[in-house]
Amino acid sequence: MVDDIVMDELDGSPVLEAVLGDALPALKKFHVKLRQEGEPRGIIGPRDTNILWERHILNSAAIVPFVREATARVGGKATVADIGSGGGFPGIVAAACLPDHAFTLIEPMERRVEWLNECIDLMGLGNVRIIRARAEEAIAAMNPRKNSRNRRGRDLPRGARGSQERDDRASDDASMELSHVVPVEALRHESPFAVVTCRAVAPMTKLSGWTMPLVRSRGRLVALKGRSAQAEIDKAAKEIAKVGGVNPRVCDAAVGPGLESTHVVVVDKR
Ligand SMILES: C[S@@+](CC[C@H](N)C(=O)[O-])C[C@H]1O[C@@H](n2cnc3c(N)ncnc32)[C@H](O)[C@@H]1O
Repeated sequence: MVDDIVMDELDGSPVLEAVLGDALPALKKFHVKLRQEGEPRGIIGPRDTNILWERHILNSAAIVPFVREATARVGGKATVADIGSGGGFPGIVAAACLPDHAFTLIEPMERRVEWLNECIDLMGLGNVRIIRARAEEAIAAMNPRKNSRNRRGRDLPRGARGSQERDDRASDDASMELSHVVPVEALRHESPFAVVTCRAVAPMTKLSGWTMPLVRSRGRLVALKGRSAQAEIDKAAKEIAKVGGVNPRVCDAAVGPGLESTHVVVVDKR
């Protein structure tokens, strides 16, 4: 437990209301939980406790205008998949800010899935579900025909073989009784997402293959990235094109008045 005296630099700041608006009450609950349980549960680092608003919550919220623009452009159902959500960044934060969007958090680690499930309950989010899987498994589930060789169990990531391992995971989830978790197989009957988001999951060379196959035609990848963003997309040009990505670009993303902006990599799907 973190001592109650530890404050966050932005506690009580008008910046929070200005950026987060109606999502602020739910995100205050999330902030308290992060402050009290985040470090002992391995969700945040020890030096993050008093800068949670800026480093994690406002930083995640910086993707919101990009997601809104992308779903408006593509039309239809505003569906968003957040890959490697970890403690809920950016997925939980963006879902609180965009209650009219349907979020799917794709995260393989059991203890992080438990955390995410608790956060959804605590914050009263009605627009979020969790799939405990790696991105490669989600892709295989969503494109069963493209992965027809999978039937023989070849070329699939470990854990995506419809084998005993899958059954074990399903029963793990059942025993955890996590009410917001759905099996990865649910994706078999669904269309790709309008938008895929992520932060701090992998370099673009790898990330393009883990995300773009989950994006529908004319949809977008919106990835929070550090200073290396441009170098990453330059290096990954071939990989991005191979999975139907076009016009990869780095955009400056405002975090809040008076705060340093961040970078977002945006890639359109052909
Ligand atoms: C460094 S953490 C970042 C977590 C969170 N996005 C954040 O910014 O705080 C990377 C996360 O990606 C998840 N991850 C790793 N490989 C993955 C994969 N192949 N598919 C989906 N998630 C993955 C890990 O379990 C972990 O939660």
